Amino acid sequence: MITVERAEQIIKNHWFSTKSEEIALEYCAGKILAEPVYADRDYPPINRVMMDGIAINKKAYDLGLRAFPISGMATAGTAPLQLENIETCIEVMTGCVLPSGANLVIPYEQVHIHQGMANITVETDRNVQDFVHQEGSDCHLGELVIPPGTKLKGIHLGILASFGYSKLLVEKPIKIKVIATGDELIPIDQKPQSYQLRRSNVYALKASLLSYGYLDVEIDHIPDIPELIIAHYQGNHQPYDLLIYSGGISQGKRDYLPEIWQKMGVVEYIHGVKQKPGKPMWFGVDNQSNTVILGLPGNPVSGLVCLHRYFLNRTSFYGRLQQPITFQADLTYFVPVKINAKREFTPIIPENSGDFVALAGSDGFVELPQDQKVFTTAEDFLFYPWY
Ligand SMILES: Nc1nc2c(c(=O)[nH]1)N[C@H]1C(S)=C(S)[C@@H](COP(=O)(O)OP(=O)(O)OC[C@H]3O[C@@H](n4cnc5c(N)ncnc54)[C@H](O)[C@@H]3O)O[C@H]1N2
Ligand code: MOO
Ligand SMILES: [Mg+2]
Repeated sequence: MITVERAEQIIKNHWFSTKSEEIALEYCAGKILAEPVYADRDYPPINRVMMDGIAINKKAYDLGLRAFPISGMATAGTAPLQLENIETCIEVMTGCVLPSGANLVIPYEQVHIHQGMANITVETDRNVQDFVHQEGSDCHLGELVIPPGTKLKGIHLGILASFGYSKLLVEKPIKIKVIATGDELIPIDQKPQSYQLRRSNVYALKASLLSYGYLDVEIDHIPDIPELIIAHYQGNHQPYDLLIYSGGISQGKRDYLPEIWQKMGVVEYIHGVKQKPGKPMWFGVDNQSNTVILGLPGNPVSGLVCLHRYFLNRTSFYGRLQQPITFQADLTYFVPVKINAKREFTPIIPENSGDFVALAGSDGFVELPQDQKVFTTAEDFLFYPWY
C-alpha cells in the first residue's frame, strides 16, 4: 500500500491538462479563469470626483477665500472642464472629472449657495485631493488584476467588465459522472427494507463537486452485476472525463470493479492507500478515451474524505487541535472536526466510516500524519473544509 503523499503525487501526475473555452462574460460566474486579466487603462481613468459639491483650488482657500462665484458645472459622463480663475469654483457631481485647475472638492453639506455664489460654511483643514479618487490610484494600464485559476464571482465580473473583457477564456468544465454501485441501494423516494439503503453517497459527492466548482456532474446507479457494470462502463467511458464510482472496490465477493476496470483496459495506478478512512481507494486512467477513473470506498465518510483530500483540496489551511489525539495505526488519520474563529479544531470522531450522521455538525477534517502517534494542541495540522 502507498502513502497519502505518494497517492497525491500519482493523482497530480495523471490529472487532466485543463482545456479552455471562450465564453461571453455574463455566463462566466462560477467558472475558473484560464487567462491572465490585465487592466486596459489606468483605473480610475480620470481624477474622479467622489462627492457632489464644488471644486476649488487650494491656493485660493489658503489665501482665505471662502466665497466663490460659480463658473460652471461638471457632471458624470461629460468631457473635462477647466477652472480658469482660481477665485471661482465649479459645481461638480460625483463621477465627473475634476476640472483642471481645481484640486479639491468641498461637499454641498459644507457650502451655502446663493445667487451664483458658493459660500463655504464649515471651517476645517482642507487638503489637495480631498474627495478626489486619483487617476491611476487603483491600478495602472497593463497591470495584472486577476490571475488565471481564479473562481469568478460577482466582484471579478465587475472588474472584467470594467476592463473591456466582453468574452474570456475559462476552463472547460470536465464532464463527470458519479456512479453508486450496490444491490442494497434504492432510489431516495422509495421506502427501504431494513437491509436496503437509500443512495445517499452520490448526492453528497455531487453536491461537494458542484460547490467546489465542478459544474457538469451527473449521477447514476448500477447493481453489483458484472455484465451490467461492463455494459455501463462501455457506454460511459467515452463521453465523460471523470467517472467516480462509489463502493465495490474492497475485498468482498461482490466488489467487482477493480477486476472489471482492468479487463476494460484501464491502467491501475492506486489500489489501497495507508489512510483511515479510505484505505481501499482506487485510481486509474483509461488511455483510449482519456477518462480518469476514481473508485471511492462505499462507506459514506470514506468516500467524502477521499474526494476532498485528493480532489477538492484547493482551500486547505493549517490550525490547531483543541484536544490531543492518539492514534496508533501506521496510517494517515483523517479526523472530522468543528472549527472556531481562531482556527482551532474540535474533533467529532464518528463511530466508524459508515457513521455520516455524526458529521452533520462538522466543518471538514484534519490530516494527522502517518509518522506520528500522538497529536498535540501545540502543533499545526492541515484542515480540509467540506464543500
Ligand atoms: N476484508 C476486508 N473487508 C473490508 C476492507 C478490507 O480491507 N478488507 N475494507 C473496509 C473498508 S475500510 C471500507 S471503506 C469498505 C469499502 O468497501 P467498498 O468500497 O467495497 O464498498 P461497498 O462494499 O460497496 O460498501 C461499503 C458500505 O458502504 C455502503 N454504501 C455503499 N454505497 C453507498 C451509497 N451510494 N450510499 C450509501 N451507502 C453506501 C454499503 O452499503 C456498505 O455498508 O470495505 C471494508 N471491508
Ligand atoms: O477506510 Mo474505510 O474507508 O475505513 O471505512
Ligand atoms: Mg465492499
